[in-house]
Amino acid sequence: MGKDNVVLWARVGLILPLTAVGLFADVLAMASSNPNTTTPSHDEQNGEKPVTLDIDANEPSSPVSTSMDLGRPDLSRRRSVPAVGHLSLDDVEAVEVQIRNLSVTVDTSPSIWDPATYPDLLKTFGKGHNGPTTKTLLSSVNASLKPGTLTAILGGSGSGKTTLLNTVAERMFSSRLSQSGTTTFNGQQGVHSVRHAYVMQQDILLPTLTVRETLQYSADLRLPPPTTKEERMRIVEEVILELGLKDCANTRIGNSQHRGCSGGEKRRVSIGVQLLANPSILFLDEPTTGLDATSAYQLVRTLKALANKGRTIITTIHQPRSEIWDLFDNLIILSKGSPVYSGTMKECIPWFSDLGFQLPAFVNPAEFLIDQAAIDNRSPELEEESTARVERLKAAWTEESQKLFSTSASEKTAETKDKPKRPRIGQHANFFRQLRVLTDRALKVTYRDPMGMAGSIMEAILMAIITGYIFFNLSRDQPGIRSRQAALYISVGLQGYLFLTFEIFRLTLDIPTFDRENSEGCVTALPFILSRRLARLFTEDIPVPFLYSVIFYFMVGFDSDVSKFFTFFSIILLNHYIAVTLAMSSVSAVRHFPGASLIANLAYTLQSMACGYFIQSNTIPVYVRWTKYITYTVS
Ligand SMILES: Nc1ncnc2c1ncn2[C@@H]1O[C@H](COP(=O)(O)OP(=O)(O)OP(=O)(O)O)[C@@H](O)[C@H]1O
Repeated sequence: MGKDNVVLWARVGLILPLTAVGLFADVLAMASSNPNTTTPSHDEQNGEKPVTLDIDANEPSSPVSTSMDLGRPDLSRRRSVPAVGHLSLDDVEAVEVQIRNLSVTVDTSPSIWDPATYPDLLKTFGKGHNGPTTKTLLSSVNASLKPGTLTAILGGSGSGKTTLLNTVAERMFSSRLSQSGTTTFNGQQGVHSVRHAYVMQQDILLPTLTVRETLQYSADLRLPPPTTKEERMRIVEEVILELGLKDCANTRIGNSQHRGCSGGEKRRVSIGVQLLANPSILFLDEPTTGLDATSAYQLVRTLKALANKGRTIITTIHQPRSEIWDLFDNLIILSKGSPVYSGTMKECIPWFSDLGFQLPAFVNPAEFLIDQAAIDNRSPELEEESTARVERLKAAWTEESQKLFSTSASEKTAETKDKPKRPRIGQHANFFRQLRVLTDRALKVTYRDPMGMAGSIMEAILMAIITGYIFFNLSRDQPGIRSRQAALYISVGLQGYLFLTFEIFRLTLDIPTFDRENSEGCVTALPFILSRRLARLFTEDIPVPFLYSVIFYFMVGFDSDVSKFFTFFSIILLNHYIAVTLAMSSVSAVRHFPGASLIANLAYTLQSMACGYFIQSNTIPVYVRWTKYITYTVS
C-alpha cells in the first residue's frame, strides 16, 4: 500500500468514528430537543408489567357501533381492564375529572434565557431590576366532568381555552409558568394515572399513506405483543367503523399537491390514531378549525358518540353552530382566563338569563355567550361598558362556584380513602419492533414518492456528469496533478453538500410525525434514525454515491484500479452518511428548514475552511488549528 493510500485510509478511519459520534449525538439531541417529550408513566418507571384492554376471549366480539349513537352512555358496556383476550374500544375505564381553583401565571419579566424578551431586556439594561412581572393566564377555574360527557371550553380569542386544556392535559412546558390548584382524575392527581390521549390542532399525518395504513402502523407501534397481529387489524377496522372512515379507508391522506382525504376525514384519522390507545379521557384542541359547517357538525357528533361509550371528552372550540351546541354536556366559558360559567349545558342559558343576559330569539347561544364574555375594545366607551359587564359576570360566577365547588372535609377524606387502583398504562413497542415497523413505513413512503427517489438519483448522475465534464480526462503533468486535487475536493464537497440540503428539507417534513409519536411515547430517536437509512439503503444510500463515483471517477480519468476506485467510492459513501448525520443534527437543533439549513451551512463552511484548501493551516491562529483534524471534507 502506497503512502497516499495509508493517508487516505487513515482519513477513512477518522471519518468512521466521527459518523458514529455524530449518530450518537443525533440520538441524544433528538431525544432531548423534542419539545413535547413526555416522561415515562409511573408504571413504566416502576417496571410494572402492563396489560392491554381485554375482555374474555370466548365472549363473542362486541357489536361495533357504526352509527352515531347519541343516546345516554350505556354504562353496562363499560368494563375495567381484566385478563387476556380481545381488544375492544367498548372497554373504557370511567374517569371523572375534578378541576379545583386552577390558576396559571407566567413570568413575563425580561430574561436572558428567553430571546423573545431581549428587546425588553435591552430597555431595562442598567436601570436596575424591577422584580418579576407576571401575567395571569388562568384564574380559579373549577369544573366537575363526569365520565361519558362531552365538555366544550368556550371563549373569545386569547381567553385561555388552549391554556386550560393544556394545563389539565399536563402539556404546559415552561419554567416561567407557575400553577396552583388541583386537577384530579378519579381522585388522583396526574393525568398519567389514567389512559388519556390528546388530539392536536394540526393533522400530523404522512400524506402518502392510506387511512387504513396510517391507523395500522399506529396500532403496530402502540399495541405491542401480547396483542396479536389479528387483534391489531381488528381494532383498526373497529376504529374505521367507529369514526365513519369506511368509505375513505383506502384513500391516501394527501396534501396540497396531491388531493386525498377531506379536511374532516383527516381530523377523524387524527382522532382515530389517538383512539387506538383506547383513552378514557380524550383532549382535543380546536378540532373543528378549518372544517366547513357540516364536517364540523359530523365531527362533534362523532365525539359525542365516543363520549357515550363512557369516555370523558374535553375540547376547545371556536364558534360552534347551534346544532353543535346541543351536543355538549358541559361548558366552561372563559373570559381573559377567568371562568364566567362552568357547568352543564342545560343550566347555562338560565344562569345568564338570571343575570339579565337574555338569549335573543334565533341567535346561536354559543355566539351570544362568547360575545357577552368578550371585551370590546373598538372604542374607549365600548371597552368600559364591556369590561364592566365581564367583571359582573366573573364576580357572579366566583360567588356561585364557591357554593358549587367547595370540597367539604368529608368529601376530602372520602377522596383520599377511596383512591381507586391506578389503571396500568399500555407499554409501547420495543426497539426492534419500532425499527421494523418504522422501516416498513419509511419504505412505503419512499416508494410512493417516485419523484423524490428519482430526484436524488438524477441529482447524483447530473452532478457527476457536470463535474466530470469540467475535470474531463485530466492529464498526468504538473497542472493535471493540481486539477486532480481540485477534482477530489469538488467530488467530496459538492456531492455531500447537495445531499445535506436535500436531506434537511425531507427531515423537516418528517420530523413533526416523529415529534408527535415521540411525545406519545411510541417512537424513540434511534429506531427513527436507523429506519430512515435502512429503508433508503438500496434506493438511495448505496446507489447515489455509487452512480456518482462510477461516472465521475472514470470521466476524470483516475487510475483504472479496482482498489483505488473502491477507496474513492468508500469516501463518497462515508461523505454521504456524514451529510445525513449533519442534516439530522441540524434538524434536531432547529425544527424548521431555514434554521436547520443555516446551522448545517455554518458547520459545512467551517469544515470546508478547516480542510486546508482555502487557507494554509499554519496561517490560522494556533487555538483553531486543530479543526483540520476533524474536517470530513477530505483534501
Ligand atoms: N407561555 C406563555 N407565555 C406568555 N403568555 C402566554 C403563554 N401561553 C399563553 N399565553 C397567553 O395567554 C392568553 C391565552 O392564550 P390561549 O392560547 O390559551 O388562548 P385561546 O383562548 O386558546 O386563544 P385562540 O382561540 O385565539 O387560540 C394569550 O394572551 C396568550 O398570549
